[in-house]
Amino acid sequence: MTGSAAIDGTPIFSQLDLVLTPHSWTCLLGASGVGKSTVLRLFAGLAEGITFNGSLSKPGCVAMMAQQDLLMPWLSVMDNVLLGASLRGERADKPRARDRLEQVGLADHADKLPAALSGGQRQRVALARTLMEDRAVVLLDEPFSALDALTRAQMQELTAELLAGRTVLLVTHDPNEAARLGQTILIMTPTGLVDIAAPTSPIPRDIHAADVLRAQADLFDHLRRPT
Ligand SMILES: Nc1ncnc2c1ncn2[C@@H]1O[C@H](COP(=O)(O)OP(=O)(O)OP(=O)(O)O)[C@@H](O)[C@H]1O
Repeated sequence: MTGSAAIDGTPIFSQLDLVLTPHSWTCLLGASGVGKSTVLRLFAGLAEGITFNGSLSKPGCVAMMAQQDLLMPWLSVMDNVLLGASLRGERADKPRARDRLEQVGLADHADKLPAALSGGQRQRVALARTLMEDRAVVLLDEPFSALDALTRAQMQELTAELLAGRTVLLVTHDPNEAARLGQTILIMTPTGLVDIAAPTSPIPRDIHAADVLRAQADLFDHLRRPT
């Protein structure tokens, strides 16, 4: 993606130059409101209301997990996980959906409605739904933000395992998450992207690994003084 974007005539970003490395995780951080979700929406082709000037290679069919869980309130947890197949008129792969629910720790909640779940449980249903999809490109907008620290670490590891080999763009506010999962780490600022040296060890990296702690500290310093 190279170009600028505006919403309702208000500039969101200008001359952004973002290349996703295939088969690898790119983590995108940056201050609230800088335009990270707008970038994801453009890549996903959900650009309603956004005016984009520039060139954009759309990655084809993507899986996307938005910041809001977007669960259908009238569908059970299981049917929410099967929603993609249902909307495409495909056969429901219930064993795979049960596996995903088991993996996110919600096997016992399959028959409940979303209203009966906590915020973190709802976010894990949305994660399970995203991980149901078999897509080469996956866009994740703060997918672990509502989770407690331990569950967050477990879901990071699960997601890295299930999306191995995919091209992933992860928006996060968490420097530790970016240091664990990022193979490219970028900070979005009003004047463009800042490339932060990512650890080179395989992902998901150990939370306590020296290279993770170094990258996390480096990122935190850049977020404080992005220029
Ligand atoms: N529907 C909309 N109408 C008008 N302005 C919008 C709309 N959606 C987003 N914006 C504006 O676009 C800018 C970028 O929003 P975006 O959601 O992309 O930021 P973000 O970096 O993802 O923020 P956050 O980290 O808080 O999620 C913000 O200033 C926001 O106010």
